[in-house]
Amino acid sequence: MTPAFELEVETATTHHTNSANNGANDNQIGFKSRVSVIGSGSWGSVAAKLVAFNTLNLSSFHDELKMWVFEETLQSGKKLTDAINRTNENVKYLPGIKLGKNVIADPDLDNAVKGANMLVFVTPHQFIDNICKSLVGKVRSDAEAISLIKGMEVKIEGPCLISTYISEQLGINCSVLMGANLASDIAEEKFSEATVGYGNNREIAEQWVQLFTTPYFMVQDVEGVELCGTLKNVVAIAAGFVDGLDMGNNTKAAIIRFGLREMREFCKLLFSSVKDDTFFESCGVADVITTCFGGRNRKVAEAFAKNGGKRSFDELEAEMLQGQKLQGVPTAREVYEVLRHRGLLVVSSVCNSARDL
Ligand SMILES: NC(=O)C1=CN([C@@H]2O[C@H](COP(=O)(O)OP(=O)(O)OC[C@H]3O[C@@H](n4cnc5c(N)ncnc54)[C@H](O)[C@@H]3O)[C@@H](O)[C@H]2O)C=CC1
Ligand SMILES: O=C(CO)COP(=O)(O)O
Repeated sequence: MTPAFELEVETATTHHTNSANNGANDNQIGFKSRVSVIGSGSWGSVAAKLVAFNTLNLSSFHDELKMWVFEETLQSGKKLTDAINRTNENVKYLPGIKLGKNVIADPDLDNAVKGANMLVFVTPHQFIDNICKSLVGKVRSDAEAISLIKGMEVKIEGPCLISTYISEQLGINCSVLMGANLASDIAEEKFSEATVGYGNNREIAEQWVQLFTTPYFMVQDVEGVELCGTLKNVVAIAAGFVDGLDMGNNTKAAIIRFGLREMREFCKLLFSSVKDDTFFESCGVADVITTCFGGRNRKVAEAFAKNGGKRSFDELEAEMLQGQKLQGVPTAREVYEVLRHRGLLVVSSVCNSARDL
C-alpha cells in the first residue's frame, strides 16, 4: 500500500528535566505509550486521524487517543465535543472525515493529557501561551512533545520558537513536525510528506515517525525546520497579494524565490546553525509552494488585495475561514518586531505594510 503520509527527520529538541510526575516511572517491559493531541482545528483533526490509525495498529501504543477540543457551541446549540464523539467527525473544522473510533474528544485540557507520555501540540500559535500556562505541573515528567504549530513567540528578550516555549514552560523535550501539509489533502489520504526535527535523541524522533507514518528517511537540523514552517506563512501572504492584484505567475514565482531567500537569511540571523539543506526538505521549498498555491493565508491575502485593503484581515478571516486561524498575519508582525528590534528595517515600505497588517 502507498503511504499517504511520509516523514523525513531533522534535529530540533531541547532536553529538560522536570519535577512534575503524573504517571512517570512506568517504563518497564510491556509499557505502552499513551498519546494525546492538543488541538482540534483542521490540521489538529487530521493529525489525530493519522496518529489514531497508528496507535490502533502498533502494539507499543494504547489504542485510545485523546484529542483536546477548545469547546465551542455549534449553530445547532450542541457542543462541538459531543458532536465529534457522536459522529466521529470534527463537524466544524474537518467535516466529512472520520477520525477513527479510538479518537476521544475531550474539552478538559487536564483530563486530555492525563497519563499521556506523548503529547502532540497542534493549535494556532496565538493560543499556545495560555495552553502551556494551564498545563504547567499537569503533564508527566517523562513526557515527550512534538509541535506541529507554525509560528513563533516574540518576547521582550527576543523571538522564541514554539517548540522551545513548550519545552521551557513544561520542562519536557519538544520535537517538531513541519511540511507541505495542507490538512484537507491529507484528510483525503492524498500523498504528502513532512519533516520531523529533533534534538539529540534520535530514538524519540523515530517514535514520532512511527506514530505519524510508515516509510521515511532522516536528515539533521534543529531550528531550521520549525522556522521554515513559521516563515513560509508570510511568503504566502505576499503570494496572495500577487494573485489578488493579478500580477501573474512569473511575479508569483519571483515572490516564492525571494521569499525562500529571505526565509534563509532570517533563519540564519536568528540561528547560525541552520543548514542550507533544510530549505530543500518538505518543511522548506515544498511547504512554501503548497502554501503559496493552496493555503488559507494565500486565499485571504488575495481577497484583501482584491478589496484594495478596505476590509481587514480579521474581518476576512472570520468570514472566509469560519473559525480557522491565519498564522501569516501575526507572524508578519512578529518578524517585523524582530527586525525592528535589531535595527534591520531597511526596505521601509514593505516593512510598514507588515507592521500595518
Ligand atoms: N490547516 C492546515 O492545513 C495546516 C495547519 N498547520 C498549523 O497547525 C496549527 C493549527 O492549525 P489548524 O489545526 O489548522 O487550526 P484551524 O485554523 O483549522 O482552527 C482553529 C483552531 O483554534 C481553536 N481555537 C479558537 N480559539 C481558541 C482559543 N482561545 N484557545 C485555543 N484554541 C482556540 C479552534 O477551536 C480550532 O480548533 C497552526 O499553527 C497551523 O499553521 C500546519 C500544517 C497544515
Ligand atoms: O501550513 C500549511 C500547509 O503546509 C497550511 O497553510 P495555510 O495555513 O496557509 O492554509
